[in-house]
Amino acid sequence: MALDGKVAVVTGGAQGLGRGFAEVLLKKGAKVSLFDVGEETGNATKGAFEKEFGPDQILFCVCDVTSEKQLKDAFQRTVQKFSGIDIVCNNAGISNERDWEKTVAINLCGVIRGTYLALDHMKKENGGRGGVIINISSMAGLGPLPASPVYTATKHGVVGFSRAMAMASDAAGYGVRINTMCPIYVRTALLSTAGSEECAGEFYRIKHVNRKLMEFGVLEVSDVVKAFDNLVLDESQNGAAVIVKMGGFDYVKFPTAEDLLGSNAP
Ligand SMILES: NC(=O)c1ccc[n+]([C@@H]2O[C@H](COP(=O)([O-])OP(=O)(O)OC[C@H]3O[C@@H](n4cnc5c(N)ncnc54)[C@H](O)[C@@H]3O)[C@@H](O)[C@H]2O)c1
Ligand SMILES: CCCCC[C@H](O)/C=C/C=C\C/C=C\C/C=C\CCCC(=O)O
Repeated sequence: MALDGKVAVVTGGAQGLGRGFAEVLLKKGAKVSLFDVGEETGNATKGAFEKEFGPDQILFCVCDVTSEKQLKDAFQRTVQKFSGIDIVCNNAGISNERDWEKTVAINLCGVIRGTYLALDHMKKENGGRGGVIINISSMAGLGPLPASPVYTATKHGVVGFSRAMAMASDAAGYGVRINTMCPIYVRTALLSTAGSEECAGEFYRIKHVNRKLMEFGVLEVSDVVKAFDNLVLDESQNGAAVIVKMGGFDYVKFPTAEDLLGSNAP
């Protein structure tokens, strides 16, 4: 997929990974709509991007992905400004075990809602152009992060939902690929606050377990952006989960029905 002239949405695009994804899309000629609850950071990012890429390439919508209305309105504003949508990255996420329902609402419900609304605009049966949706999970979507059980659940949920929706999209002929990214730790604001008592709640006391897992290494945003760019462009991938780790990225191999059911597999 060539990116020049394409229209992209990035949730949680004001900072961190989302900002990095938006920047690479803009560099390659796409128009980008940032959805973020952080008004000040979002406006600052929009201003910086306007300086570099010009005023017509970027839109910022103040939007909380837990609100159906705000998310619907933000998609509508994007379509009105740019005409259609080709790429959606559901990236907004938090790590808060104390307010675990908020973590579920943003990390899982926000991704589900963002995927359904994206499909409304992108699927061919509605007159859309097709395209690609990339949902941001984590390595905690593939294995357990003991001090963050609800975060782990939401990220496993993102992988399962995206894989099922990818098959549904293919079967229904939507023309939309749906893939997931699962990075190890990345140096962003989320990582620096996640282990705090405020966020980890009662699991604060066992945060040393997360520290141990940090021996996997800590990526820079640019490492994850490279894998994102590859996944957006690779039209052969649908239902894939990409693990991003020190030294590069790989496609995750999931067990087949035969692996799971043995001789009972159909
Ligand atoms: N940093 C890591 O180690 C790491 C590793 C793997 C996956 N991830 C995932 O990557 C994604 C981005 O995380 P990050 O590290 O860049 O974090 P970050 O905190 O730097 O950025 C997250 C952005 O999401 C926005 N946001 C939060 N709640 C929102 C809401 N309700 N509606 C809209 N926007 C909202 C924030 O305002 C912020 O701009 C998350 O889904 C996170 O779980 C992060
Ligand atoms: C909540 C902390 C901040 C965000 C974390 C983030 O999304 C990244 C996590 C990266 C790696 C750790 C995640 C899961 C561990 C997976 C497998 C561990 C297997 C343990 C073992 O059996 O050895």
